[in-house]
Amino acid sequence: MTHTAEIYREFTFEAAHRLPNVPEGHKCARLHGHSYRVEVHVSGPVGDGTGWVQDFGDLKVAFKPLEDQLDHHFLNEVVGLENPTSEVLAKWIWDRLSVELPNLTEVRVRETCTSGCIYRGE
Ligand SMILES: Nc1nc2c(c(=O)[nH]1)N=C([C@H](O)[C@H](O)COP(=O)(O)OP(=O)(O)OP(=O)(O)O)CN2
Ligand SMILES: [Zn+2]
Repeated sequence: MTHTAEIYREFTFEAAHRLPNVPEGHKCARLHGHSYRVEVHVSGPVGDGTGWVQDFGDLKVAFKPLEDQLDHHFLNEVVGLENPTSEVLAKWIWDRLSVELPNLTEVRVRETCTSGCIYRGE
């Protein structure tokens, strides 16, 4: 009997940003950078023949144009990321990936080892 599963792939990129709307004196108003980690999750039925939901390689192909726009860039200069919080970035990624990955269920953005955001398209 067919079962469903959720697969994911992790991507990393380095980028600089500053947060323009934080209160005066907030450290994140200053230019700084992160080693971002992004998880892309896709759910669906596990194919009888393939034994997979979708090729992990499809996720890599879908993310590549986004990585090209983000990696080693100043995020504030990217259209749509003028206020590049984790929350804004997660939705920015979702909006672009969901076109290529219709079964996208979750985008996780980790800004530091301890802080990040999960966006599920709502
Ligand atoms: N809800 C959000 N809060 C903050 C965001 C964000 O995107 N969404 N971003 C930042 C900054 O970008 C900051 O660089 C990361 O925050 P923080 O976890 O405070 O970083 P630190 O590693 O410096 O944490 P410390 O524990 O203070 O060392 C801020 N907030
Ligand atoms: Zn930051």
